[in-house]
Amino acid sequence: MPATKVSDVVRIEVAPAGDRSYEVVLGEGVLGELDVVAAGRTRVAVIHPRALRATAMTVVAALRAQAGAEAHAVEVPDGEEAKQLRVAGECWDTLGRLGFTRDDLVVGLGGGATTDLAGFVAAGWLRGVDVVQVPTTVLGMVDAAVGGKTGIDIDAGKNLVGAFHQPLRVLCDLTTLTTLPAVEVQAGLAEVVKAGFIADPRILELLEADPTGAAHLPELVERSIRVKAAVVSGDPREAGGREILNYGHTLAHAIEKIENFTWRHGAAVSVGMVFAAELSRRVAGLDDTTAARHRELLREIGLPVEYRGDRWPSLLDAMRVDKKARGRRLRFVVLEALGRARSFDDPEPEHLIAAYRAVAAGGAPVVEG
Ligand SMILES: NC(=O)c1ccc[n+]([C@@H]2O[C@H](COP(=O)([O-])OP(=O)(O)OC[C@H]3O[C@@H](n4cnc5c(N)ncnc54)[C@H](O)[C@@H]3O)[C@@H](O)[C@H]2O)c1
Ligand SMILES: O=C(O)C(=O)C[C@@H](O)[C@H](O)[C@H](O)COP(=O)(O)O
Ligand SMILES: [Zn+2]
Repeated sequence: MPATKVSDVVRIEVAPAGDRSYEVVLGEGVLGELDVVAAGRTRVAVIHPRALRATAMTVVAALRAQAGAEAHAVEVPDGEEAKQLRVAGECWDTLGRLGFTRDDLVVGLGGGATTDLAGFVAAGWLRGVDVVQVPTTVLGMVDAAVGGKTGIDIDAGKNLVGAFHQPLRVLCDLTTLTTLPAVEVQAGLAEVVKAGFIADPRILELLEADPTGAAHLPELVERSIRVKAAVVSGDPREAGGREILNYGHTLAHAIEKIENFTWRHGAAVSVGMVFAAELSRRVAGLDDTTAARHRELLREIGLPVEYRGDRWPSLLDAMRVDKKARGRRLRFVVLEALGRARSFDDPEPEHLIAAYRAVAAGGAPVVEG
């Protein structure tokens, strides 16, 4: 990982094998580039959450004035509420009313939930129209908006319906983060920590020096994007290597499902990584110090590192519909060492239970059967 410091604007190339490459642009004010990307489009739909209504209005006005497009704001619910089939359906109805054609453009302006939804809407409309992602949360910038995974939640589980649909460009404007509540910054830092453990340990040092992330935010965001860009370039459709980005996510998605998607994704990933680290210690030879470093750092950041002990049986059920599972086999991402992640199939039940004990609040996990 290069020791570059973010100067003004950083451009990171994502080159997915078998697909066109695109840039992730990071810096202050880069949202202005949207007018250039949208030039020549007849219609642009800016999908945004309520919280970003004012920003969306400004963006739409600029697209009309600078890009000469028929631009429209399409408001969706805040956060995870937007990742529903009903909301996607409403967006498609809107595109229908606007007469959206194959060379029109969707823009996803918001956090990861919005960019996941907007990407899915773009992937489905006329079997695929262009999408530009404009993430406005730390999590969206470092992870969700990059790499073309799009989707929605259903009752059966998190992100179970979706498509791979790479964006045309990703514009990460750091000035949009000024309105982001601290708790959302913390949630985003969970994915930053993930990038640190799986690929770039310098990230961990920067966060240990300042667990708020504030002192090094541009560098943390840049480093995390570089990790994601490298991984998805090598394996855009998760045929293998991309699975490492799911570190901590098998348990995290199960928690999110059980909590009816009311937990922040980053908070669930935090618990999931403490669990995955303990599993890694038991089945993949991860050293004790690196395993313990997960809990210490995540706690310092202010993220949760525990979940209900009595929920183990339902968590286990939920993990069986994880996308990495094959047949009756569960699959987890584990660390062999700092910066060395891989998949691991079918851990012995006693290892899973022991790993869950590391995060189970209120004592030992309840085990059925
Ligand atoms: N596709 C992927 O590769 C990928 C990767 C990681 C996470 N995700 C998904 O991302 C989602 C989580 O994203 P998130 O953490 O960004 O949360 P989010 O999208 O739910 O946003 C959190 C809250 O902040 C608000 N918000 C967004 N930007 C704001 C701003 N600048 N100022 C004030 N409020 C703002 C939102 O409206 C929402 O209420 C989850 O659904 C997760 O599954 C996807
Ligand atoms: O991009 C990926 O690949 C990831 O796994 C990134 C994760 O942080 C993200 O939460 C993703 O949406 C999870 O994907 P899923 O396929 O497990 O739903
Ligand atoms: Zn995630």
